[in-house]
Amino acid sequence: MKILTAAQTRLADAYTAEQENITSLELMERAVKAFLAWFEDKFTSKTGRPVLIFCGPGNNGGDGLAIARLLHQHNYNVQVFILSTNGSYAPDFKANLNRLPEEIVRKHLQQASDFPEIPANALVLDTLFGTGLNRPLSGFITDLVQYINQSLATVIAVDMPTGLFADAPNAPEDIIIEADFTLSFELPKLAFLLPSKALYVGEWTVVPIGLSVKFISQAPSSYFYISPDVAAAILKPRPKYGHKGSFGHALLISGSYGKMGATVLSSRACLRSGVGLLTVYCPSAGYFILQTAVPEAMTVTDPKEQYTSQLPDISTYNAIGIGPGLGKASATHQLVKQLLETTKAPLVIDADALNIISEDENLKKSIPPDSILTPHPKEFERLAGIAQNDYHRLELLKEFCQEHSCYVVLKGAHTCIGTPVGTFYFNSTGNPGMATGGTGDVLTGIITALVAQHYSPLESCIVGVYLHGLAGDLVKAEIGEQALLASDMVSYLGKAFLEVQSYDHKKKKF
Ligand SMILES: NC(=O)C1=CN([C@@H]2O[C@H](COP(=O)(O)OP(=O)(O)OC[C@H]3O[C@@H](n4cnc5c(N)ncnc54)[C@H](O)[C@@H]3O)[C@@H](O)[C@H]2O)[C@@H](O)CC1
Ligand SMILES: [K+]
Repeated sequence: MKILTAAQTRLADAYTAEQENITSLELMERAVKAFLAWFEDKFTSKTGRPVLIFCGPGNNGGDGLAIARLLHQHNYNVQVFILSTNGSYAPDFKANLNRLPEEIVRKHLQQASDFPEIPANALVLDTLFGTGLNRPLSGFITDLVQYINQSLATVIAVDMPTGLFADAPNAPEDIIIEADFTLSFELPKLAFLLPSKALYVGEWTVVPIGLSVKFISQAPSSYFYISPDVAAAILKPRPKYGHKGSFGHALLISGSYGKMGATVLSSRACLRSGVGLLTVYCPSAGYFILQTAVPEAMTVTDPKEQYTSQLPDISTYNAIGIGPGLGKASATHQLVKQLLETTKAPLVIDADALNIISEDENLKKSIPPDSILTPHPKEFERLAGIAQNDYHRLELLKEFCQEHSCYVVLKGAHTCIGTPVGTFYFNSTGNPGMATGGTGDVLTGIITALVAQHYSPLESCIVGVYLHGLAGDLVKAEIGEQALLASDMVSYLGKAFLEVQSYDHKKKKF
């Protein structure tokens, strides 16, 4: 799924209306009906909760007025509050104000003393500003936004939380609606996918409103959201006459004393992701652990007991994963250096292997092209520098991937894949239960297995992060977030594969 800018979204709206020969007011009605279906599903009118709708002067406010009319028809107790501004009101705002049934209580807000009492059980709809925001909020509007934020009510932002830019940085001091839910139209906005914006966006959902598929497919964008169809289209069936040689031989260089668990998790995930053969290279202390815990893997040990010190023969592998639990012994540093300088097999580089590379500029320069790096934000900071904000982090990600011709899987709530051509892919699966030790090792195993099976680096990253998050979501559905373990995710990888493979492209659902 492509992510468009606010400006492109406006053009998509206009193009769609023109192509379908409908007015913008009719398109607004379509959007509002899509909102209503979501809203009624979540908050039935039977709860009797008052719905307070705060409307700005533009089309976002127009949405609010149309929503007020429809909710009133559906027996909700609706009150409308209209922002008084010096500027004019949008034509579709005026049209919807004219259509607002007389029985609906409405009030103009000019100053703080006009603000209504917001009951704790109220549902507040934020339709003050949407994608038309072109400067930070100021003056009286910030008082209103702070007043709403301080209330105990459930806040639902329509299209965008007011004050948040869809695709540009906000200043730290900007006042922004802190929504519990955001219901947005057609496509997610870039801001929804950035960690520091979660406070404002809350739980977000996108509903289709039938914007032109042609416009969206032709619109230039560097940002993509990994929807299920994308992962499903990449995953290939295993050919009937395939044998273990057809599915690649992976090498995993991993483990140090006290961290052999990382090797076990990574190896199991690799084997559960369809690799034909797996060899693990670990310190000699890991021999019995690996042979017992992962009998499907072949184990080759380093002469050193507690850490790896010598690069083994790497001539026969289709992919090499390195890093989980590796430690940073100076001999291991040499091993990493030798690997980077001599490998012909594609690399997946994680954890301490990344930390070792971060500490040596020459190593950074010798990252082979098309390698996949899987840092968490702190590891990425060590590699590429400190980001001033989420947008700056994306810039650093782009620069790093272009400079080193590599793919970086920046792990987080919406894991972001950076590519050598400057595109970004944000993951849609996963949950906070996965913020626990070992889940990164699982990801390294999955991606290494996919690369070994001859998926391209980008395909391996996209399907890898999607399956990883999906396995986490399947575990969450069984046992919740708190008890989720990385090893549970390995157990659910099979179901995650099945779910992706069962995607029905026609019906667009699993
Ligand atoms: N155009 C369409 O066909 C559709 C638009 N939709 C809605 O329309 C919204 C966009 O509407 P608009 O483009 O009218 O923009 P908004 O309603 O977001 O903002 C209205 C106007 O407020 C002014 N403004 C911007 N920042 C301000 C600030 N900080 N303080 C005070 N005034 C400010 C600008 O002049 C802006 O055009 C979307 O977010 C969505 O909710 C939906 O109804 C779907 C269809
Ligand atoms: K809004």
